[in-house]
This record gives sequence, C-alpha cells and structure tokens, in this order.
Amino acid sequence: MSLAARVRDPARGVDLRFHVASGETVALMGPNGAGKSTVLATVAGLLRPAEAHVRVGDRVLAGGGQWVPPHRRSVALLGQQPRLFPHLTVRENVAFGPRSVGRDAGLADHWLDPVGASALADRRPRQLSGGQAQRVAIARALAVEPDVVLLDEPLAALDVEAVPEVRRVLRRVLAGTATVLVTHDPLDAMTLADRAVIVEAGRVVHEGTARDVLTHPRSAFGAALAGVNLVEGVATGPDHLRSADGRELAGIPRRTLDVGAAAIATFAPSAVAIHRERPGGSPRNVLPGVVTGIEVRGAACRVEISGWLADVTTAAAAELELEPGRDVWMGIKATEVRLDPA
Ligand SMILES: Nc1ncnc2c1ncn2[C@@H]1O[C@H](COP(=O)(O)OP(=O)(O)OP(=O)(O)O)[C@@H](O)[C@H]1O
Repeated sequence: MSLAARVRDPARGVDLRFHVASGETVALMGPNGAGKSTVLATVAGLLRPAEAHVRVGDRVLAGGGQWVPPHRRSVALLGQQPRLFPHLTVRENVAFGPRSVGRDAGLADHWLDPVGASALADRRPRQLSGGQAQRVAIARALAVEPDVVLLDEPLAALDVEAVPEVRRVLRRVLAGTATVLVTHDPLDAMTLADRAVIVEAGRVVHEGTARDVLTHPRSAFGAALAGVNLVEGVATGPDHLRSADGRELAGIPRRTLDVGAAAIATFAPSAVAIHRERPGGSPRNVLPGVVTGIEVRGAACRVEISGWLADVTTAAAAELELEPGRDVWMGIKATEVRLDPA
C-alpha cells in the first residue's frame, strides 16, 4: 500500500509533502525541530495540523473534510521505547492488537518467530533486555498487519550491542510494507531505506536514494550527515572487511564480526589522506584509486576517489594536482574505520 502525505502547520513552520511507494521504506532525516515528528504524528492521526492530506492506497485518512481516528487508520507507530504492556506476557502483548480487532490471536506466534522472540513468549517485559523488548514491540506493531509502519528512531535508545540485531530484524520484517523511518543515523538510512528525504525547517530540501542523498548532499544538514563513507562488504577477519568491489579495509569492530558475514565499514572523509605515490609508514589501509570528482568549498575540498570521499584543504588539492582521472593512493587509519555487522 502506498502513502501520500501533505502536511502544513504554520504554527510549527511545517509545509511539506512526500510519498512512500507500496512496499518502500523512506528515511525521513533532518535536524532537531525540522518537523519529522509533526509529520509522523499527522500520518498516525495523533495531530491535526492546519492542513493535512493523508492517503493510504485509495483510502483518504485526512483531508477533504475527512479525519479518520488513529485506531482506524491501519498505521502502526513505533518509537524509541518499546512501551510493552508490563502485566502481559510477550505472547499476550503481540496478540493484543489482532485480538482487539477481532482477528485470530494465534497470529502472535507467527510474528514472534521473524523477530527472534519465540523463546521469550512466556516472559514479562521486565524480564527482557532492551533489544529483546524492542524486537517484541516490532512484532506487536506488525501483528495487526498495518498498511503503513512509522518508526521514530527505533534504534536510538538501544545499547550499542543490541543495535545490529534489531536492525537486521527490521530489514527482514519491513520488506513489503510502506514504512517511514525517522533516523539520525546514516547507517540506518543506507541499510534500511530505499530512499531518503531530508527535511529542514519544515521543508523537504532533498530526496533521492539514500546513497545519493548522503554522498551528494544539498543542504548543511545533508553535508553533516554525509560526513561518512559507508562501504558494504563481507567480514574477512574479526576486524577486516572486503568490499563488494574487492577492496580490503581494516578497522575497529563495534562488535566482533563473524567471518563470512555481511558487514559495513564507516569512516569520515577526513580520515582519508591522499598521496600521489604509494605511502610508506603504517596506515594499515593503503588503497589505490582514481579521482572521479572534486568539489571546492572555500578553503576545504571534497574529493571523490573511486567512490569514496576524502576531505583535504584546497591548498593540498592544488599541491597534489588533483583532477578527475588522476591516479592517487588513499591512506586510511584503521583506528578511524568503524566496522559493524550489516
Ligand atoms: N506541541 C507543540 N506545539 C507547538 N509547536 C511545537 C510542538 N511540538 C513541536 N513544535 C515545533 O514544531 C516544529 C517541528 O517540531 P518536530 O518535533 O516535528 O521536529 P522534529 O524534526 O521531530 O525534531 P526532533 O529531531 O528534535 O524530534 C519545531 O519548531 C517545534 O518547536
């Protein structure tokens, strides 16, 4: 089911429209106060701004005199906190939604499996870790088979160790459902979203594939977000990754990597030193590349080298005679490369 939303609220300085195609996940990103929560609350039916048009498939949820109440929207909203019912077991929590709309409560067990919570079915929420509780909350949100899922920073409150597993669960269960994901983390946008929409001061300033929006930012916020290189690949050692195009990177794993499993490396463009000749010394990552783009921003210069970004001073770029097509070497300190399970 697709989602189309137009939200205008002069009191909050919000005036934007966006859409999510059927089965698509869109990352909604922007600085604090940009209007992301206003959009989610409007789609969920928790907020009634001056003007709202919300359509899911053929159903008008808001606009043209219509205002469908939240519980009749078939829109699930999940935030940072799982907010499970403390007095119910995990199974009862997940069964609550289907039961309240007269569906088979036995569906609960069906949803515990994909979030890896089958073994937790008889526990109470207080007996769960933060990551487990959030996985159960995901199952509870999906058990009513909503047309649209809204996720408001679902990984932000989790311990670092719990994040990869919950991210994997989200990737698995969201496929096929129109989803809006509010996140500040480029890694989430890249790994979970088909598209990213950047909102600043209540307006959409950029939208496109997550990779494009983050590698070719058009706003200050996008540029700050994009201060990251993100390389997908496979772990070739506990602290090594081989990218899809065969480049090896050593880094610092946030959690031990399983050899052979999918992994992601992230590093700032400022961590990349550019050389004309192969550098000696000890940076553990020394890789050849070709300059494919140069963007001068005053005294700073962002250089694209075989798909990766490097920041150098404009003076250094001139001294290195950087230009598209030039063969160079990149030195990237392993201590500045973060490795995560994908
Ligand atoms: N209850 C409210 N009444 C009036 N204005 C509000 C209210 N809540 C938020 N605002 C204002 O609306 C604008 C958009 O806020 P919103 O919470 O949607 O931003 P956000 O992008 O979700 O930010 P954050 O990342 O901090 O959650 C801000 O200027 C904010 O100050």
